[in-house]
Amino acid sequence: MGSTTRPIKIAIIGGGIGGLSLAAGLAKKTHLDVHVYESVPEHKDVGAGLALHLNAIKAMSLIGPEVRKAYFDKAIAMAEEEEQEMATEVILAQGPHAGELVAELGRAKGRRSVSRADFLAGLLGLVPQERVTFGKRLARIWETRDGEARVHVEFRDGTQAHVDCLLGADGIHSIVRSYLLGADHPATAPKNHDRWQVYRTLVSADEARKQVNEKWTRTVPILLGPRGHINCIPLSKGTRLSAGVAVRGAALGDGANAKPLDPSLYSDYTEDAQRIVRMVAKDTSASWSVGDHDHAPFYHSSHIAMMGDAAHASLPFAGNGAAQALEDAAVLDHLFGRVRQPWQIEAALMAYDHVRRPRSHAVVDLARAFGRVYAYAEDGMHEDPEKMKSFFAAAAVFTNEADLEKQNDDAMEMYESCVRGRSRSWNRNPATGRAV
Ligand SMILES: Cc1cc2nc3c(=O)[nH]c(=O)nc-3n(C[C@H](O)[C@H](O)[C@H](O)COP(=O)(O)OP(=O)(O)OC[C@H]3O[C@@H](n4cnc5c(N)ncnc54)[C@H](O)[C@@H]3O)c2cc1C
Repeated sequence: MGSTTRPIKIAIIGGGIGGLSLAAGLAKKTHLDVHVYESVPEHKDVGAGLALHLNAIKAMSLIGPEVRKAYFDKAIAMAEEEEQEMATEVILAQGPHAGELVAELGRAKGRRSVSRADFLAGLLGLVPQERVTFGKRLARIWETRDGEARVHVEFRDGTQAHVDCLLGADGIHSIVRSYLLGADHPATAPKNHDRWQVYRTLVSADEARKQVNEKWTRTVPILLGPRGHINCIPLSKGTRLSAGVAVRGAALGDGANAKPLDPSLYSDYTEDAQRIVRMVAKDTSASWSVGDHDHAPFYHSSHIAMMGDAAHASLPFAGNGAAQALEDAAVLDHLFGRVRQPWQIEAALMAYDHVRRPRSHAVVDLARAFGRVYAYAEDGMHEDPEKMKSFFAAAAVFTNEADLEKQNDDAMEMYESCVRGRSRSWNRNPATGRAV
């Protein structure tokens, strides 16, 4: 438990939304020496978009106003009119209640979406250039107890880094997760329990208006039914439309290996929904299967932790995966503001695990439940739209309206209590993942 005045060395593996937002916060703290290692040579624009909910915005504000600004500088109003009020409208598209609106999620004035590539560029601009290295793919991790650095990493190019703390923000196929849980642990690899296959197309709004009811090019509908739910997101001030169909229980495949979307299976859906399906089915270029993580029994061990999709990848249906990565970053940023000595790292990671694991696991479960509800697979719910309305209302309160200041405070309280009891053993019970 020696003392030191040198900066604490932290390596973040992965420069996605989680890794870069955390680095933006940690790089401001002069008692820390943080470096991000990202595997790709550069982030490419693949046309992917994100719509962040209120909890994501709150988490960014907690890390710093400049992080929130990076988002708002890059995010573009979904609608043609900047201040138009908009919500994600969840509507039944099949069955006796077809056409009924069951939820309006995230209603807000001037609702925005952001190109993932633009948002990453904004976050990157907040991290000093010399603290990020692209083209570094983590290949190996090991730990030692003697000497200054405790955690060692080797990249695929053979170079190494030696640090006090390793934070894995390396996405759904995380090497850090595999190291922490073990490659053979049942929760290590992502799974697609419900066999979800997603089909998507990106078209100009002018083209979309020729093919589908033009009202769906101005709103954010999710049209539900048992053989897939359909959604549309206007992008870039209403000039482009992203439309997709997600099918549960599908034959799985990616890209050219995917089974084509068959519009004839949707003949009992509303006419509007069928027209969107036909438009999506024309584009055979973008289809993939999606998965999530079974719950990890712990997010940290000693001086290593995982965050974001590496820790709790979820199905995309609750629209909260990036938000959860940002919540992780907000808590870690808050805790590392206090860490002055290497021996305090474990207390910080334990406190992070303690507050973030239950909530992020609940979001993974919720995203699965969204999928079942969207597919009419949740017992009797589609027959009772009132039950559906209550489900969505409760989910929105849980995800979007969470008290994130309290989450940070709870983590800090646990950290302080661990540090005060510095003589206690910080071993973890391997069965429960909890500190003992
Ligand atoms: C179709 C779809 C739509 C979505 N829509 C939304 C939405 O609207 N709102 C929302 O909140 N969330 C949404 N999500 C979820 C969101 O995209 C993710 O939860 C979020 O990107 C997770 O961020 P991350 O930084 O943890 O991981 P990632 O974004 O996956 O970043 C991980 C980074 O690590 C790098 N990396 C991987 N392996 C290594 C290695 N070995 N060495 C070094 N670097 C490595 C990768 O190149 C990558 O840059 C959506 C997801 C999908 C699939």
